Amino acid sequence: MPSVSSHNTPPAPPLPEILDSLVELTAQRERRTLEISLLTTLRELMPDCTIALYNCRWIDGHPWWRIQLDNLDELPQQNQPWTLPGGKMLRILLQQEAHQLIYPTDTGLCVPLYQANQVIAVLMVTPSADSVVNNQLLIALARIHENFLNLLHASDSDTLTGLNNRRKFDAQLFSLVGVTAGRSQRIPFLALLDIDHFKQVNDNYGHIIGDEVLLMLAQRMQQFFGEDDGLYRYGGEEFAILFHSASEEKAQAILEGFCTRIASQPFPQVGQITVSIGFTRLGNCLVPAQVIERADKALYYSKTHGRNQVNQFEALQQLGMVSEAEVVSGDIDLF
Ligand SMILES: Nc1nc2c(ncn2[C@@H]2O[C@H](COP(=O)(O)OP(=O)(O)OP(=O)(O)O)[C@@H](O)[C@H]2O)c(=O)[nH]1
Repeated sequence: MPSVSSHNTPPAPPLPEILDSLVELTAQRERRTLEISLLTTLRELMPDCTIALYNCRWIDGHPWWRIQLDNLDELPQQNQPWTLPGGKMLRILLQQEAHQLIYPTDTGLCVPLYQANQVIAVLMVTPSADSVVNNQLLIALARIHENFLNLLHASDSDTLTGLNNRRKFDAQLFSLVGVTAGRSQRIPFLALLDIDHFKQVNDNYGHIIGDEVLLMLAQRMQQFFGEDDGLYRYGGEEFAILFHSASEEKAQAILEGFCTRIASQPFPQVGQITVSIGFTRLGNCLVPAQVIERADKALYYSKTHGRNQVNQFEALQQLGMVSEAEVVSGDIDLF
């Protein structure tokens, strides 16, 4: 088993090599590419080691984990099942073990990465038979990765609700619109959701209770939608959902289910809250502004036809209830 002390530390790679790796690592702006860059760097600097990255998510105080990236000789793994770790790993994640930067395991070493004092990822390093790990280098790169993850999280999150913010939404929509053609059986959709008569909540109960409602709605969205669905605070009392579904009917049913759930579970102090939703499918030839405009028209229709309901742009269009804005020379003519 490798040592966690600094004895037998192998010589560090040349400084220019490390600096090049850091430049590469810190150029990333997406969590996934940041992770791939970290593992690529570690593999280059520690060629005798097998390195895996596990991500952690916390549900009701329990840490679930799943392998995120394996030895980079293989394709990065995505959407592996979440499992509950056991034994020593569970104690490390729950921070019941003495708080250390690096831990010996049965096969090698593990380095937990933290966000807001919770473990969010774990690097597992397994050296080959008689190789020695440069612990100092491993810890330093893990900490740089952790710092960047935290920066990324802060720049992508809405401070009130904790959902993704508008900046993240714009980036995600742009990348989704770009890759829809024939990649999956599941259809991508954008839904825009707006709280009904929210001004009355502020007027009747005050802005602080209004904020509380926004926070609780965001939590109910997180509980209802899947972990792979993108949830965003789009603006004031408006939210966006980027999700996939097998059909338009199923997408409608999912969103109606959420509408019903919100209307049927009163909010503390303010009672019943309802939401209106408009959604659209992400077509191959659409640009982000067109997609948003379609969802927004469907939302406006829901608002002006009784609220507390879900409408899809394409269905309304077929019925002649809404029409597309004209596209002039590649720009959207909104009026
Ligand atoms: N508490 C709180 N209120 C906000 C926030 N952002 C926007 N609002 C309020 O949201 C309200 C939106 O009001 P309107 O656009 O008139 O819409 P509405 O009352 O929800 O009515 P409909 O959308 O037509 O159903 C305004 O009173 C804003 O002040 C926020 O961050 N916190």
